[in-house]
Amino acid sequence: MSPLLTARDLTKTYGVQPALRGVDLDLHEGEIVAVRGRSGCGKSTLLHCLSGILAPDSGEVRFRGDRIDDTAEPYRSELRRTRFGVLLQHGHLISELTSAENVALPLMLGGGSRRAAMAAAATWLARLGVAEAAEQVPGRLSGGQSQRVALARAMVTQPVVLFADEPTGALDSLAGELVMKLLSRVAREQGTAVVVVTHDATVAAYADRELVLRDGEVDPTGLGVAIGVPA
Ligand SMILES: Nc1ncnc2c1ncn2[C@@H]1O[C@H](COP(=O)(O)OP(=O)(O)OP(=O)(O)O)[C@@H](O)[C@H]1O
Repeated sequence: MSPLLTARDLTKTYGVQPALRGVDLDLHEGEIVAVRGRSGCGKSTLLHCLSGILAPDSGEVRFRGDRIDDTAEPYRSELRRTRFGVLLQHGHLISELTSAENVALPLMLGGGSRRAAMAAAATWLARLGVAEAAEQVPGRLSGGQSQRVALARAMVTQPVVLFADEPTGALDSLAGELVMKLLSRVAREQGTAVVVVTHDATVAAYADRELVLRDGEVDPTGLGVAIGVPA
């Protein structure tokens, strides 16, 4: 089976600071890949290049065989709205909207009716065990509830790829583990491929495999995450 998403020889430099140096990745349908490595090794930069948020300086990113890195931003935004889902460390829910409205929003932005979008939101909130949060605004939710609502919002469009950047980084270990458990369960049920950036070995344990970065390069030894190994 050909990969869903491929990256070839990606490089990205901020000013004089190289963040990615020749990174390759193949992501297959339904696969969960954890991107690990020490702080500053280029994990978020890779996620941003793969999801089309950022254009690499060189190399290419393909989705279902078609290049996306050299397409115009409106095309990449559309791709993120329809095919990709994004989950960040703090969820970034809209504070003025209820949880249900937050989850319904991507469907309404895609032209769906409010009624259908709110029904889908209710289903997803229940599926992630936060039905009771539906009418609450984000300020009234715990960190773990917020992340589950944010996960519902990322999954409501049934993305082909979910990009998650430290999705449990702001949570205690129990809440973090629950979010990861739910994320991997719903991704597997939907056949969604996941790229998850994490420092945390417990989070990485939910992945099928790890990609370890070290100073912007793929570390074939995987030692770039080991304690005591100089970066
Ligand atoms: N917008 C930017 N401008 C300048 N330098 C940047 C920018 N974003 C990232 N960098 C630098 O690029 C390198 C890689 O950053 P990146 O955020 O991708 O690493 P990371 O592995 O995700 O780090 P962390 O685990 O701390 O989030 C770092 O040296 C960082 O300081």
